Amino acid sequence: MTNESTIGSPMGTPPLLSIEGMIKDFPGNRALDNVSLQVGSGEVVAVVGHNGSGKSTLVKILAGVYTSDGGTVELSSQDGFDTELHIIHQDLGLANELTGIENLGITHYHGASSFAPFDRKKERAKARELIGRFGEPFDVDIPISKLAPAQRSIIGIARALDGWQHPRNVLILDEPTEALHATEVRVLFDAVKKLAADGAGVIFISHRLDEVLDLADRVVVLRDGRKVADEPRSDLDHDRLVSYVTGIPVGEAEHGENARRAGEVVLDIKGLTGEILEGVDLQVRSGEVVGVAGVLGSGREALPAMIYGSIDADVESFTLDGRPYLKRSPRESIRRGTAFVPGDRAKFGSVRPMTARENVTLPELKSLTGAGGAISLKREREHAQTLMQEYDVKPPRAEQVFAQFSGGNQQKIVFAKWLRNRPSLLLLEEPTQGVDIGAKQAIYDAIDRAASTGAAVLVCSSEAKELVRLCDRVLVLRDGRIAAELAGDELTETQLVIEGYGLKSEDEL
Ligand SMILES: Nc1ncnc2c1ncn2[C@@H]1O[C@H](COP(=O)(O)OP(=O)(O)OP(=O)(O)O)[C@@H](O)[C@H]1O
Repeated sequence: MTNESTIGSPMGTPPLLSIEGMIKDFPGNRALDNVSLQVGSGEVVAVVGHNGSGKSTLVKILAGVYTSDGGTVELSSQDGFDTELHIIHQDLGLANELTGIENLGITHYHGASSFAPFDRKKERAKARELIGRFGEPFDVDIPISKLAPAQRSIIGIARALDGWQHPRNVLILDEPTEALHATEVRVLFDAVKKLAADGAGVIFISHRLDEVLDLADRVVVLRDGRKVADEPRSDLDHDRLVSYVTGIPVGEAEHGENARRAGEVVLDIKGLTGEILEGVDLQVRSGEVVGVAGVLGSGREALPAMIYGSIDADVESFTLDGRPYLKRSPRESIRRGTAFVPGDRAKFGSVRPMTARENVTLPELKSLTGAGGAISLKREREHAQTLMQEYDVKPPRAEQVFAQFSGGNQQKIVFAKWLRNRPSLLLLEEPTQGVDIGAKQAIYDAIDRAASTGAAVLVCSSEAKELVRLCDRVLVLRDGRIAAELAGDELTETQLVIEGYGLKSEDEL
């Protein structure tokens, strides 16, 4: 399927970056198998592939994090300029305990020497200018662990674009848009297109095929460590790209009508107030999937954590399964049958040094203990193995250490872990962030199953398409309040965007 004739640099110049025959072996697993890839000046090359197809491994080799087991990497050196690689990693490579200003490295402009004291005002102004390219400025003086994932992403992107001196450098974006809202994505893409127009080469790694088709000039597809396609964007459409990624022709749409019936009220909140939220009323019934939409800063990000009890909030009343629940805490929420799958799953949803088996079975040890309270290893293994298959975790090795799975596969494991518990209330934040299309379907199916077996599900997501696919109704937050509730024929992607931004009609989109 590889179309070698299309590879190369536009304008007949040598590529800025040339990777030849790249090989990377992990014990028992070849993550990259003879992968070659060129990026020319002015070109945006997207690299796509399933979770575990080798995308991050390729980036880590380019970044010098891993040494390859074969192959070469060459950067151009022309007219006295040595092309540099600038990389925005999946996890953005940020230091969570440092502030936005410190992460942006701004102290080096304004008084990093003992003779020039820090000028906080200038630092702050510079930081706000950098992040201002991506929308509303936010607090740059607090540790970035306190920021929303989207805001942390903005810091990472702003940092990579700052200090960009030479037009013919190569920028590598490793799934940068996962935590960004559509508006920020647009700003980022405009910045990337401008860099390319000025002569940069760009490698863009993403699971979002629509974005790939929007941004890329050429698309390289990896499957199980091998390059299976390398084609100009003009030769591709969505379906063709999906079939390269999955290896199977995809005809069926992802939409599935749910024959669910809403039952008793499980979650009933009145007057939820805290952070940006002001007096939000919310009800979710058993068997119902309720979505929460809203642009960055609308209050959407904090809502599930407030319900779960990991962020403080005031309420007028709060009942769970018909009983008042005022002193909330994560421990008590779990005890009362609530599961929360956070957006930042790798950080909050897992124990990284443990195996996948230990992670998936962690919340359910009680049902796996045999006579005398000992954990039955055999049962735990069988159980974990079934879950790994059910959620299409690759490789399906229950004994592999969690941290050694690719990002998307880690998310499938965390998901499997929480849904396994049969929660009565399931709180989900960006449930398919960073997950490939195959796994996305597996997660959607699991959410449908959870609801049809009686769970009340609340899904907070920045993806309008996802909310339309999953939800019975969607609450749209704007400036901390519920601006609209959409259901039935009104629940469309366009309507979600109109309500999210407070626009009057489709013409204003
Ligand atoms: N440190 C490691 N030790 C062992 N195996 C690893 C390690 N890092 C990655 N792998 C394996 O290499 C393969 C490629 O993983 P990689 O992270 O490059 O995939 P990816 O395409 O970036 O996936 P995702 O989209 O989920 O991030 C996977 O099978 C993964 O389990």
